[in-house]
Amino acid sequence: MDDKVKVRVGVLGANGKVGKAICEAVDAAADLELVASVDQGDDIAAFVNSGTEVVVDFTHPDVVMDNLKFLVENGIHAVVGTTGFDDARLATVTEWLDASQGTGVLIAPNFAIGAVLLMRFSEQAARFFDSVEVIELHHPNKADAPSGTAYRTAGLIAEARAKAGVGRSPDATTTELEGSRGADVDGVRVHSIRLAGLVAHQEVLLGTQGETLTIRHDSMDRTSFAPGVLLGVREISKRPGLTVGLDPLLDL
Ligand SMILES: NC(=O)C1=CN([C@@H]2O[C@H](COP(=O)(O)OP(=O)(O)OC[C@H]3O[C@@H](n4cnc5c(N)ncnc54)[C@H](OP(=O)(O)O)[C@@H]3O)[C@@H](O)[C@H]2O)C=CC1
Ligand SMILES: O=C(O)C1=N[C@H](C(=O)O)C[C@H](O)C1
Repeated sequence: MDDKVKVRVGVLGANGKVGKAICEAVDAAADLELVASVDQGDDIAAFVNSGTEVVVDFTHPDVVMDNLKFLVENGIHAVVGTTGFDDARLATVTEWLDASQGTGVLIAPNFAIGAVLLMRFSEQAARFFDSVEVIELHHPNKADAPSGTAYRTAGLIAEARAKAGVGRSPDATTTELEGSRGADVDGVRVHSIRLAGLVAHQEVLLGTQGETLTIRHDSMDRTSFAPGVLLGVREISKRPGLTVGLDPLLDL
């Protein structure tokens, strides 16, 4: 393929666990060119100097907003896997994008196709069951709890149940050791496991009279995030403004 038509891609967090997998995937893609890799201590201006068109960010919730501000101000599209986005952060990013000239930002809590489908299936199932709880299981080096995926899943479940007029899951607990019932995310209980040997896993447990349904997804390694990220890289320039989640890019 002619070099001129390759999308010029940069990676932020390039030495990290996911960043490394993304650099390899970009290198292996005939239509993409890795033109800048930035990690802790490097100068983010490298993206401007190298003419980067799209930056992929897998860094840390504490730094991702500064990164995004810089990218939007410089008209560079962004595909963001870093977690930590609540409604307030998303609103801030939208404000920045409103003032930009057609820059696109995709923020997705999980780029693995199976995890995207898990979120969709959970949303669809949520109104049919009295009870629903989420368990997310990750490697012990993860900084945030609950995971971005669990946070988003619980939000989607809560929204679907509210729309259908389904109340909170029944729970007679009156005495508890703090934390034993997990975190309350929009009225949905979310439990976080951190265990050596794991990568990224999630279960959504639903129950009603005489039956339960368990929906589970497992990322066995970090290459699972690459196809979704590359899809975002190829599509984001056609989607000015903020896109949340991979769903619209998959026609879901
Ligand atoms: N959406 C998705 O599909 C997925 C999202 N994630 C999320 O992505 C993020 C990263 O995960 P992971 O790769 O496991 O984490 P790692 O800690 O392995 O990698 C993060 C990398 O970013 C670097 N870094 C930190 N601050 C900066 C900065 N200001 N500029 C440039 N680089 C920086 C870190 O350097 P140092 O170590 O020196 O601080 C590190 O090399 C997390 O929020 C995680 O939850 C993870 C998997 C999938
Ligand atoms: O930190 C991780 O590893 C992951 N983070 C994302 C999250 O918080 O949901 C996505 C995936 O679960 C892996």
